[in-house]
Order: sequence, then structure tokens, then C-alpha cells
Amino acid sequence: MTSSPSAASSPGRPGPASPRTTPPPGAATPELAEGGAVVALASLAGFEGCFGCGTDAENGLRIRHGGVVDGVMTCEFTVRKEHQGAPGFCHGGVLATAMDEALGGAAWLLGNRYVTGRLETDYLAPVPVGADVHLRAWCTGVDGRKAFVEGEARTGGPDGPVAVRAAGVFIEVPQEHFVPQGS
Ligand SMILES: CCCCCCCCCCCCCCCC(=O)SCCNC(=O)CCNC(=O)[C@H](O)C(C)(C)COP(=O)(O)OP(=O)(O)OC[C@H]1O[C@@H](n2cnc3c(N)ncnc32)[C@H](O)[C@@H]1OP(=O)(O)O
Repeated sequence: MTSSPSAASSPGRPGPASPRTTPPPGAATPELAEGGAVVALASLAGFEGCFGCGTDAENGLRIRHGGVVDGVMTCEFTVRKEHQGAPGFCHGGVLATAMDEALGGAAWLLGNRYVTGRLETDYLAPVPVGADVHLRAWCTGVDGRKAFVEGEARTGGPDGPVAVRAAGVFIEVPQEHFVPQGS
């Protein structure tokens, strides 16, 4: 088992999450599962269609998952023209999608399946079309089925300025959750 970083040692930790995305007193320290997200993902088929990371999602973000170091998960994507909001800049909703994917990935490192319950985003700087966006995310606590997660997106390199910060609550669900209704 690998422990995730403490809040104090998390590199580039965003400012305080809101009360709704802060682990409550008594929340457990996250324990990353051996094999992490790969183990949880192995129980599900069809992720190649994911709008965030799927290789089959033609207009998706094609987020490329990287590694995990000290409990911090990294991934990145390149902003394409079809991701544009204001002329020349990435749409805020696209960036929220990228944060959802990164934070979700950090939750899945716990070795269970999670869906987004709440996602908060702070936009600090515009992200131009063509930019490589470097994402990092880590879990800050676990309370029952709830995993509290934070993350950030940087441009101009993995240690460039922070463009987006996010915090969220992901809820653990059983495999049956992913069976489409009516199928
Ligand atoms: C090296 C790396 C390799 C590769 C690495 C790849 C990784 C790749 C990972 C994929 C990453 C995907 C990232 C995208 C993730 C989506 O986009 S998921 C899609 C969007 N989200 C959804 O569709 C969820 C829709 N909502 C639901 O299905 C249901 O409301 C839920 C969330 C399952 C909860 O319903 P429920 O099971 O009936 O649970 P319920 O009893 O209501 O609540 C359970 C607990 O959660 C809390 N809760 C419920 N809803 C909320 C909420 N909205 N906010 C806060 N708390 C909540 C409740 O208060 C309760 O807390 P307690 O009372 O236990 O303290």
C-alpha cells in the first residue's frame, strides 16, 4: 500500500477547498491500492469511448494518463480548436471536464469505482488553443463512500503557472452502476 501525500506536502496544493469538498473531521487518510486505478478499470469495458481519455472519442480531450508519484496522479492533454470557447482560448467547461477526469483518476487510485458527486473549479488564467495542459490530482481524505480530491492544471510545462484549481467529492459505486438503464 502506498500512502497519498499529506495536504501539507502536496506539491502545488490549491487553496482551501470549500466546506463541501473538505474532508470532515475523522476522515481516513487515503490508502492507494496496489495497482490503483488499473485494477478498478479492469472490471469495466468501454473506457476507450470516454470523452476525457478515450482513444475512440474523436472529439474528446484524449487525455494522456501519466504516472503516480507520492500519491499524486499526473496526466495531460493538448487544447485543440474544437475545444475553443472565446476565440483562441479553451472553453471553461472543457477545462472542468479535464479536472473531472484528473480528480476522478486520483479517486480511482484507491482501487474502487467512483463517480463525480461534486466538482468545484477556480479559473486563474486563460488557456490558449494549442497549449499543453498538465494536470495533477490527489486524494485528501476518505469518509465512507466519499473520496475528497483536489487538483490543478498548469500550462507552459508541468511546473508552469496554475491555470485551474479544482476540488471535488467522488462517490464509490458498485460495478452495476455502469450498466445503462433500459439495457
Ligand atoms: C496511472 C493511472 C492509470 C490510468 C488511470 C485512469 C483513471 C480513469 C478514471 C476515470 C475517471 C472518470 C472521471 C469522470 C467521472 C464522471 O464523469 S462520473 C459522471 C458524473 N457523475 C454521475 O453521473 C453521478 C450521478 N449521481 C449518482 O449516480 C448518485 O447520485 C450517486 C453519486 C451514486 C450517489 O447516490 P447513492 O449511491 O444513492 O448514494 P447516497 O446514499 O445518496 O450518498 C452516499 C454518500 O455520498 C454523499 N453524496 C451523494 N451525492 C453527493 C454529492 N453530489 N456531493 C457530495 N456528496 C454526495 C451522500 O451525502 C452520502 O454521504 P453519507 O451520508 O454516507 O455521509
